[in-house]
Amino acid sequence: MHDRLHTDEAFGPSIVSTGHLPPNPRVDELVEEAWQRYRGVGDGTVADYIPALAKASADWFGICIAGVDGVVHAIGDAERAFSIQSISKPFVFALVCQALGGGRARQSIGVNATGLPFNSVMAIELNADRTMNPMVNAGAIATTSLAPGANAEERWRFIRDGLSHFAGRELTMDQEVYESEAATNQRNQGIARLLLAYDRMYSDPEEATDIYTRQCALNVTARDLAVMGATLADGGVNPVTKERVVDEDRCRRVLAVMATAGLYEQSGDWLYEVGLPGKSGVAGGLVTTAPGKGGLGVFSPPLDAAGNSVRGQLVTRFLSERLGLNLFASQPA
Ligand SMILES: NC(=O)CC[C@H](N)C(=O)O
Repeated sequence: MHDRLHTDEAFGPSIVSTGHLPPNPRVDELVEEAWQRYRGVGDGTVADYIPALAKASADWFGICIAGVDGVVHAIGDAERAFSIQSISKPFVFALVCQALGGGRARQSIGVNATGLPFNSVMAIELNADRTMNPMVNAGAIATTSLAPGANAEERWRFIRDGLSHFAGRELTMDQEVYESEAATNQRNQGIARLLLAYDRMYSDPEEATDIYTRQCALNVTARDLAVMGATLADGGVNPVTKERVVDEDRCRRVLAVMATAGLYEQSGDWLYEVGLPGKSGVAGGLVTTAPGKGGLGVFSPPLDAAGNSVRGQLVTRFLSERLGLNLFASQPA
């Protein structure tokens, strides 16, 4: 976790919101304040283990909040496309829970934290559940292997269409990012094979890894992430399109696993500072959900050592504080 998140910082009073997010002009002001406050932060490194991601500019920076009332507040590069990467994980888990039932999804994957990096092989070896959690690669590839469909094409369509419903628009894949990761993802292929050996892989491992790599290469914007996060906040109804994507009880399970492992081995620090379920991706996206209130999407490519966006974390902590969103704060009824 970025050092600055370990130090106390004065944010000013919070707008304690008990129902929906507070009136729009205040949220716009705070989004702008967050952007100004952190745009000069130069720490972190753009991911390059997937070669195509290294082309991103360290300066790209966008923030977007979507309320459960469907009102959207955005600033900076909020409409710039980037690959969703690991932020696909909670949404694919939601879709698989919806299709199979939360009980079966939990039994097949597990919901405990690994405390280890997202692509850890040790986590598989050390834990009897093997897959551990849908927020790390092992659990995510196993989740993808549970997607319904008669063949790979149908399973891929199930995932792409489902994620598109969360975003409220048709998402398309970044072919260059997909090919770049497909050529370099031997570690994920190894994880999938290892899970097969432990009976925790539910389709052909090569196929599951390929579909997982495709889902990670879907292009989104900070605005899409905010709407996707707001759909989880709104009990599964997309607040912009008004379409129900998944049932309410699936959302609360998804938010629980995000809280447990959404920022990998830094999830404890994150919950301590921000008090909300979040999920990061190596392209620099970060989604956060304030249940019953809304979703926040931040995009800024430089990452800390765990692979989480540095500015994304700083912005989210600031807005969680100022908007009074921390789930663990006692709020007036
Ligand atoms: N943390 C991430 O965003 C990782 C996603 C990436 N596609 C991988 O599997 O390595």
